[in-house]
Amino acid sequence: MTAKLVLVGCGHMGRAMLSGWIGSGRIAPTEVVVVEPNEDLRAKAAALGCAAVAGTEGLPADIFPKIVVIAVKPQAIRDVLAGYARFGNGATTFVSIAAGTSVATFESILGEKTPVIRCMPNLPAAIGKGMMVVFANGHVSDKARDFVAGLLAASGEVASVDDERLMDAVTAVSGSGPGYVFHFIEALIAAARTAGLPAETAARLAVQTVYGAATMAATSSEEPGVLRQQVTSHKGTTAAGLDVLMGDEALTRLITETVDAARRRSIELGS
Ligand SMILES: NC(=O)C1=CN([C@@H]2O[C@H](COP(=O)(O)OP(=O)(O)OC[C@H]3O[C@@H](n4cnc5c(N)ncnc54)[C@H](OP(=O)(O)O)[C@@H]3O)[C@@H](O)[C@H]2O)C=CC1
Ligand SMILES: O=C(O)[C@@H]1CCC=N1
Repeated sequence: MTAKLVLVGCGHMGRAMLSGWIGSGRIAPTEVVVVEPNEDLRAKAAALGCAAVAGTEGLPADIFPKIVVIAVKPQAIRDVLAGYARFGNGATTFVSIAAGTSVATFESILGEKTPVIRCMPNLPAAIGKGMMVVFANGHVSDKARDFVAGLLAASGEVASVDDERLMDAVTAVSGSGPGYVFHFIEALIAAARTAGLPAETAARLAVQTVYGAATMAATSSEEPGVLRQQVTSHKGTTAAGLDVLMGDEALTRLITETVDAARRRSIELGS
């Protein structure tokens, strides 16, 4: 069978990436088979033009995929992987987006010569603005690495790390990061409401402010700290606000604790 890619799990992140791959034309939907127990999610995969089956028993007996992407929860990985062991130790490259789960776990279940790429994406991959960070084991061929890098580039920016242990920090920063930013937006909306703005205006101001500032930080040649200073008039309103956020390094300490908690959870999920 000619399927190039099997996507295992088509939930939030799996579907976000799948739509990017197909939308960019980097892979044809007819080259993808999705394995997903949830009927509604299978229907969404089918709407993209992919074959969708409920479990491994639905895969064609003669299928020999180039790539198997594992996009299930870390807690389910060990059980799920057993069903794909027949593709291990061979020409199929496994790509895992699961938090915490190490290459060694994949090798122990699929065979120690199995090509494995860990990738930590983030949710903005759904709109082509993701941050994907990869770590590959020594069995991944240059050809497979290039093919996967091309697929991932459809979802946003791609970076790599040489030390797998850094994937826990990556997960805590860019993998979980959109969650922190969404909460910051929620908090800014709540504060805007407290300051008297109507709900719709509060939401519009908060979202556009974060969007505009993030776009400026991404495109400006200036460091974020310099941009911050450009907003901050001497003895003005921003200075008054930043005294609260930056006093005693309040926000830096909170974000450092936040990232550390997520990093420690990533380590736990992998053990
Ligand atoms: N959400 C995010 O922003 C990010 C998530 N990740 C990683 O992506 C992975 C998936 O997370 P997320 O998409 O949020 O989770 P979801 O729960 O949304 O998606 C996982 C999907 O896998 C399905 N599934 C369960 N068992 C199997 C199986 N045996 N075969 C095929 N599919 C199965 C689940 O179905 P059911 O619900 O019926 O069990 C579910 O639809 C996780 O490992 C997470 O660490 C990484 C970066 C960011
Ligand atoms: O919350 C999680 O565990 C996953 C991994 C990174 C983002 N979501």
